[in-house]
Amino acid sequence: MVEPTPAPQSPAVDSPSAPPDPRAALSLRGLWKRFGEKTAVAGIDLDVPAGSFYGLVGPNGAGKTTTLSMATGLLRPDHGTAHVHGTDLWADPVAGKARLGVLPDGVRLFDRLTGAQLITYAGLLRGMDRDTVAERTTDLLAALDLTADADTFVVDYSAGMTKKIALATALIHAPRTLVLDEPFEAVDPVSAANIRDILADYVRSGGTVVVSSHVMDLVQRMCDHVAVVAGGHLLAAGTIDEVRGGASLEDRFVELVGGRQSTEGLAWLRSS
Ligand SMILES: Nc1ncnc2c1ncn2[C@@H]1O[C@H](COP(=O)(O)OP(=O)(O)OP(=O)(O)O)[C@@H](O)[C@H]1O
Repeated sequence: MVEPTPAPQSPAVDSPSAPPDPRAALSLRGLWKRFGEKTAVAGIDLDVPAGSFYGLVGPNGAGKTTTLSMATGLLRPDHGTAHVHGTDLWADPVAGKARLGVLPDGVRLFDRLTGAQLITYAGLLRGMDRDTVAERTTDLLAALDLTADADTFVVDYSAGMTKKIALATALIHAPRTLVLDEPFEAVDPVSAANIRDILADYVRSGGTVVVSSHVMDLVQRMCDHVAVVAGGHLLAAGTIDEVRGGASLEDRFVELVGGRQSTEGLAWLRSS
């Protein structure tokens, strides 16, 4: 049996990387993160073209959330850089973050605020004037079908409603680029369709969207570019057609990532 090659424990000092692309919405170079003995992200280089709808896919534990957290200023990389529209995010986080709207995975919200208060708070934090914030809060609540729950505390929201209110806080300042970690998880199909329309419209008007997702069919239909990560490495990246190479994205994903398990070991689960 061929043993998997052990992942390197630190980045090669002289690894040749192209310089960051200043025209890209996101340009990641040599991103690297370890948690103790675990290397979560092992040197990812990725350019997200401005104006693209970019999907990031990978199996559980692949390093998607860690990569997106480092790319958006939420988690400091051990090595590597993240440029947002030409700005080095970790060197100038205020300028970099001003261009980003982020829907993080699993980060706590101020859930003792109502939905309307939480969006308002996000807008004011971004330095927007009260009238614009009020107007956009109303628009966002309506677009995400949350108007009836505007005055409910976020702690009392369902998982899908929480996802939608977090998305609203990422949109309020009309950023140039949106980075959304699993935006459709727990969201009902009608709301998901509304969110897809909002995002498609945003890309048509020149915005850039990066979404992580496990749903290949959704990524294939919605995105124009995709990157596949596994084990902290980038396995493929490009337009959807380049990456899937004539197959479905799902088949190509399984081929790249491997790991289909036999169910023989669960014989005890069969009822007869
Ligand atoms: N704070 C942490 N401390 C220790 N290990 C971590 C931490 N965050 C992530 N990891 C580990 O790093 C690896 C990558 O995790 P990450 O959350 O980035 O994966 P993911 O691709 O987003 O997974 P999923 O699709 O399941 O959400 C996993 O093995 C995870 O256990």
